This record gives sequence, structure tokens and C-alpha cells, in this order.
Amino acid sequence: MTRAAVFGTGSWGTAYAAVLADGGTPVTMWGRRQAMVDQINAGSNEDYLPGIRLPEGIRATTDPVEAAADADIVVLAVPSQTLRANLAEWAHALPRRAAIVSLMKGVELGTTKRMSEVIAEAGGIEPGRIVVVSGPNLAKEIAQKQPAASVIACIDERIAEMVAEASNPPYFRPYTSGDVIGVELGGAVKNVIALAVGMAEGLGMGDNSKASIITRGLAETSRLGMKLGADPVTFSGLAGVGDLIATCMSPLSRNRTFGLNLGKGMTVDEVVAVTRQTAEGVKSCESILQLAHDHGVSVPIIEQVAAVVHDGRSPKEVVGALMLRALKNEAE
Ligand SMILES: NC(=O)C1=CN([C@@H]2O[C@H](COP(=O)(O)OP(=O)(O)OC[C@H]3O[C@@H](n4cnc5c(N)ncnc54)[C@H](O)[C@@H]3O)[C@@H](O)[C@H]2O)C=CC1
Ligand SMILES: O=C(CO)COP(=O)(O)O
Repeated sequence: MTRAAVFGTGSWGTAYAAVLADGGTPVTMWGRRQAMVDQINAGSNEDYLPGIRLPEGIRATTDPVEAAADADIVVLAVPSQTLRANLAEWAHALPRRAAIVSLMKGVELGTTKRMSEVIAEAGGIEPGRIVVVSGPNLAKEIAQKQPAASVIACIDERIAEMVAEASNPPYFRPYTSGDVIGVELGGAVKNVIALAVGMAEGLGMGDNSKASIITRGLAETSRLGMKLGADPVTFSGLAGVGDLIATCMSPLSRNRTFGLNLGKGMTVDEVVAVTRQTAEGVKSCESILQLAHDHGVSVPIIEQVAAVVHDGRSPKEVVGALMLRALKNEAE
């Protein structure tokens, strides 16, 4: 029988543990805090998924070796910017042949590495067993068992298939892919575009404005992805446009909500103070912008989001800057 470990007891780590357990795969979760581990062992995670009863088949521990022992699949679900430090502590505990699955949607600050690259480097894991999961998967809806689809990517598609088979309860339909770069980038960049859409909403803009940002945001994602070697087809799929729509439209999105508060006039520090969960786009806008600059790719929306979040420009100012850009062909 396939066994899994999930490192990280936040909203998506816990919801994905439920996906695995409901799919018939027993899960041991690793958590930092004993109180959280005790709660999960008693059947819920009230801090991140209040009111949700977790399935049988999930248990938790604070010991990484115990969590990963005998696991065929190890799922990593921590904030992107802490992953490298976490792996330094966990690498010795990870079974030599297990598939290492990233649920994270960010790009590392400083190195501009995608999470699969950080896993390979800091965890010493061969790329052929590094898997990424990304799609329109708001954790709360998945935990409520609302039907959704997703993409599970690995350069070795047999490993992606193994993880997909272990993650297939009746409400979760994973598609496999070999395009790790495209699937990861789609997930990371959509968070930055959701910040922009949230800002537009906060400024009182309507659906034309938001659809324009979403569509041009997808153009930026595809341009960058293709330059980095992604398959353009990925961006019209679940990990591209699918996740972009879910995140940019949903009040459940932490990134969209973060942008909304900025658009309403709160400062970045004020929004950080009221945000309890990980809004990856806030840090990744800077690393993704750096990645685009390094590869000579034009990403005007991402640039303006970074100007608000890191340079203190106002959302209103940056909308003006976007609208005044020189006219160009849509396909360029
Ligand atoms: N929540 C969602 O709907 C979805 C989230 N994701 C992605 O999954 C990743 C994880 O997100 P969530 O679970 O939602 O975040 P979260 O904010 O709900 O939970 C983060 C977890 O990481 C732990 N953590 C924080 N700092 C840590 C550190 N220094 N060392 C170890 N653990 C630490 C927290 O205690 C918590 O258990 C992110 O990259 C996010 O973009 C992807 C799809 C859906
Ligand atoms: O990635 C997500 C949905 O697919 C969750 O988005 P947020 O991190 O903005 O909540």
C-alpha cells in the first residue's frame, strides 16, 4: 500500500492530506507545534480549516523522521521562502526513493529558483522524483470536498501517475503532466496577478478592468514561461488559466484579499498585520520580476505590483502607469 507524509499543517497541507487519506492513502503529517499535532490527531485543524472534520487515516507528529518513515510520497507544504531552511533540517529524514511533492506556489527570493529547483538543491533530490501539484485548488473548498481538478507534474511521468493515483478521491481529479516548469510558474505568477486584481477591486474597478488584468497577466506568465522552457499549452490548462481564474475571482484567495486591502488604502504593513496565512505573491513578485529581468522578458503588471508592495507606490498611481504605456500588438 502507498503511504504518504505531509510536511506542513497549514490550510493546503492539511487539505491535501485529506485528499490523500480520502483516496485510500494513509498519511502522517509533520507539524511544528505540539498543540497543532494534538488537534490533528483528534481529527481537526481549527486554526486553518475551522469546522472541517478530517478523515480517518491522518495522524500527526512533530518528529520529521517519524513522519517520513516508510513514506512513498512526501508532500511539502510550507511557505516558499522558508523551504530551503526547512529542507536543511529535514533532508536526512526523507526516504531515498520517495517522490517529493511540492504544493508551493512561489519563487525563492535572492536565487529566483522555483521550488522544485530548491528541493533538488537543498534536499539533494534527483529531479526525476520531484513532483509539483498546481491548479485551481482553494484549500477550503477542497477540504469541503467540492469537486476540483489539478495538475501533477514530474519529468518522469510514471512518478506523476503514482502520485495522481494516490491523490484521487471522488472529489479531486488530477491530470498528469511532464511540464514541471510551466506548472510551477503558472502557480507562482497567478498569485502576483491576483494581487493586482485585488487592488483593482479595492479601487472600485469593474469586471472589464479585472478581465483585462487577468488576460494580460496570462500573457506575462506565458511569455516568461516560454522563455524558461515551459510548454505554452500548460498556460491554457488548469495550472495556468484555471488557477488564475480561481485565485483572481475568489474571496477565499489570500493574495486577492491582500491586494483588495491595498486598493482600499491600507499600507503594506497594515495588510501584513491582518494577514494570518501565507500570501506568496507579496514576496514572490520581487523574485519573479528579477527572473523576468534576468531573461529579458517584459512583465509590466508584475513590475507595477512590485512597485506597490516594495517601493511604496499607490495602487492608483500604478494603474495610471499601466494605461499610459506605449501601444503595441497584442501578440508581442
Ligand atoms: N491555501 C491554499 O488554498 C493553497 C495554497 N497553496 C500553496 O501552498 C503553500 C502552503 O500554503 P498554505 O498551506 O496555504 O499556507 P498556510 O499559511 O495556511 O500554512 C503554512 C504552514 O507552514 C508552517 N510554517 C510557517 N513558517 C514555517 C517555517 N519557518 N518552518 C516550517 N513551517 C512553517 C505554518 O505553521 C503552517 O503550518 C503556499 O506556497 C501556497 O501558495 C497552493 C494551493 C492552494
Ligand atoms: O493557490 C490557490 C488556489 O489555487 C490559493 O490562492 P491564495 O494563496 O491566494 O489563497
